[in-house]
Amino acid sequence: MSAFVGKYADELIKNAKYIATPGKGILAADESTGTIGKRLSSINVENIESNRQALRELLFTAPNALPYLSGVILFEETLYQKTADGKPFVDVLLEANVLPGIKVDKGVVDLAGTNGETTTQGFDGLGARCAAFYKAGARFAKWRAVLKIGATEPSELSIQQNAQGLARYAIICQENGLVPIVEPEILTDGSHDIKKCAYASEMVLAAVYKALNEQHVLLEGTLLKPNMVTPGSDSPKVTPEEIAEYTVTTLRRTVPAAVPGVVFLSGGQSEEEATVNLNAMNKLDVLKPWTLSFSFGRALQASTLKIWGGKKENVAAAQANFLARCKANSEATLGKYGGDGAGGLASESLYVKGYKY
Ligand SMILES: O=P(O)(O)OC[C@H]1O[C@](O)(COP(=O)(O)O)[C@@H](O)[C@@H]1O
Repeated sequence: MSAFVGKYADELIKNAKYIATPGKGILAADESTGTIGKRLSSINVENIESNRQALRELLFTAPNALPYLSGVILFEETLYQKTADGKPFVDVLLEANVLPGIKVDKGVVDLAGTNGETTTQGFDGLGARCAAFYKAGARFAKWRAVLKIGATEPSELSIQQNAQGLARYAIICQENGLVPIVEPEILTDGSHDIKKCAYASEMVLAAVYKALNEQHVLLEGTLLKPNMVTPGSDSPKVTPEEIAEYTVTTLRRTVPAAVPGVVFLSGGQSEEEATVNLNAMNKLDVLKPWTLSFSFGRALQASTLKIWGGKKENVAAAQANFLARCKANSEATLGKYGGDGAGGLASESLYVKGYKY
């Protein structure tokens, strides 16, 4: 099985490695218009372009926060937006050595004949869209596949369809100069124990890497965005050490050493939980050939969003809070987080049962 080596190979390898720099991680600010609408409505702010722009400007211009980030994932609208002073967001990020990324999937649709399992859409014109996004400054992409745990789920059909889809997306990105973030998210909904999540995660990741190999994806120029291995949301919680042990074991069994970085999604964990779990993984004394970092959406934004509340006078306080979360997660990528960001808003659960994005 040989990897595809197109004209962008060296650049893909360089950018993937840079994104995986220890001490840095990704801010996932790529909520589609519908998803960001839910976040904005939670603070009674209307889902209109100017409010979406204001939230993203708050995040991207937060003083001293960008050095803790190597990438920001954007939604298409945001890729072309500017600060209130007229500076393109892409330039704000690039000047701070933060690579702009772009969500290229178009959400999920039901897989017929399954118990609510899904596959991800967005292949129409994907190559041309990737080329245009590269021109606009994007250097990496994201595509989210969603799987679930149930009595008979994830089904073989859903595992295969989502693995093939992620691999097809990944190679199209690489042909067009974008580092693909491969995101097979297994939802936390359910009353299963951590062992069942580990088993499902192992099956899914093994299928994903088989498909990536088969489609000649250059693994050195990719990143993985998985769920952490945890008990279901209706089950008793376990310690961060247990989560770390199960998650790292699962990754060691399935993710090739050629992959430079694993950037976790937060999946409804509280901000503090996500940080502490990441920290515990990086403290584990076993061989980890990849960087373990973050690509959090909710766990980097939830408390900041609340503090902001859509009001200009709260921007500075919200930005200071965002900086604190970025710094805490940066420390967690090094296994050096001391827990000083705990308490208050950061400990509030972000889980919503049966949440539809
Ligand atoms: O449904 P959408 O709009 O694609 O959003 C899904 C969100 O989930 C993520 O993939 C992961 O986010 P969380 O860290 O909040 O789980 C984000 O990158 C993205 O914003």
